[in-house]
Amino acid sequence: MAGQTTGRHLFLGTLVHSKSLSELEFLQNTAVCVDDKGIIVAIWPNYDQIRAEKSLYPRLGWSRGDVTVTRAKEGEFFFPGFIDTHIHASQYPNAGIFGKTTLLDWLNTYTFPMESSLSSIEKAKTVYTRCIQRTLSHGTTTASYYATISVPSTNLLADLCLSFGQRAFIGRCCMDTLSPDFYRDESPASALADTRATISHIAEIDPSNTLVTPIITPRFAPSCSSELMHNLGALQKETGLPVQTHISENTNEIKLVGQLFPDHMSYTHVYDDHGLLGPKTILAHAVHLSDEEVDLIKKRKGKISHCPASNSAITSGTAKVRKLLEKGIEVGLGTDMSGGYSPSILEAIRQALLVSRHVAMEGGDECKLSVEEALYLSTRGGASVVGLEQTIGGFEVGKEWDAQLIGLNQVDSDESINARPVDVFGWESWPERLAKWVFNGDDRNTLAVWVKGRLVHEVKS
Ligand SMILES: Nc1nc2[nH]cnc2c(=O)[nH]1
Ligand SMILES: [Zn+2]
Repeated sequence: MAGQTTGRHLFLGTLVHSKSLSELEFLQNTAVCVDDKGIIVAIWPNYDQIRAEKSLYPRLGWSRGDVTVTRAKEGEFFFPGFIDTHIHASQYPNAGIFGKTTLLDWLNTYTFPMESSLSSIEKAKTVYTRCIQRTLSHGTTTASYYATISVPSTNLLADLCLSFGQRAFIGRCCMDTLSPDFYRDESPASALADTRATISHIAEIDPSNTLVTPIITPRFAPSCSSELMHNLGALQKETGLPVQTHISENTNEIKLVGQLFPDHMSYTHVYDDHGLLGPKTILAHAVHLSDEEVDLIKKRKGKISHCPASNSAITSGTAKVRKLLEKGIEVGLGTDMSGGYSPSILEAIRQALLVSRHVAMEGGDECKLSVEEALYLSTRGGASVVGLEQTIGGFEVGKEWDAQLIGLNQVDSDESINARPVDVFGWESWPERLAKWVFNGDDRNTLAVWVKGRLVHEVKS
């Protein structure tokens, strides 16, 4: 439950996190003290357990018996938890199922029927439980979720995130137009009332949003009437809550927006003109934005979720991430499962790296992202996108301990070859080990995961 005490922790060993967009920092033989609220209260390089117990515990008023000690073994390292800035929990059963579709037929063929079926609370419980367990096992400590239009099942997603301990933004999906009869909001007023119902539910279960926060979620402009978007814009102003939606993902979608909203200058202006574009807005995809739209997003301090696996899978296009970063727009990574086929942010990192190389084939070498940059996007970048840059994304005193313990396969160890991918021979530098993890690793390398100091996933050895 929210605010649940997690006990005091001492973490020992190597820590890796982003120092800047282009630079990783490697902190070796480091001691990290995390208090019972999950907050980092001390970080000391060159400390072993005995030294920590002798000199750190007295300063913190801790005694040995109260502290859980976790040690990263030789070659293992702690890394900040991944932040998935755009994921549809309600589409998890469809991960990998998309055939040759593109966005608009994909929605009708696979997505709306699946989401609609989660009005069954039993089915929603099965799907959401598995989605949370699966994403935690891949190191996702924070997720910005789309649920469905159903209030009870959206509220259940919030309950489950809280009980499994995943930090989450929970969006009841709003869609009152151009959607199938079996899956649409009855009216702009009912969509607003239902959104408020989820906001109230979350205020009851986690009043200070220690873990779970509501997020206003107009599905995308084509499935929202102008009245609904005005209502949601006003709701954002009233509550100060974040907003998430999709933008400029697919060329047919953009044409449709032009036909549906002829009085607005662009897709981005549609959201802006309805009060939905601001510093707390997460825009997923942003594949085909014009320069004017990029400028407007920058001016409004809007954030972008880059979803490379999805953009390739449902053939949407290649987002120009370097251009967004050069403009100074905050960018994070999203799986966009199940437009994206995988619940793993490590896979999103890989795909971001590969897609940037495709962009570079036309746009020049400067379009390529480095491993360091993609890792930044998955942690500190994501934290800025969800407005938690003071709380998560890296290891500093005052931040919360959202972390994963990563283990690679030391070839001279007794580990079975099947236990973990990524063979380390011992001569690799730390940056090389990180690159090997990024390109060849998976959830078998994610040995343990903590959110706010609470152990939320562990590989049993
Ligand atoms: N990728 C993706 N794009 C969308 N646009 C509107 N709805 C969706 C969705 O569920 N997934
Ligand atoms: Zn999406």
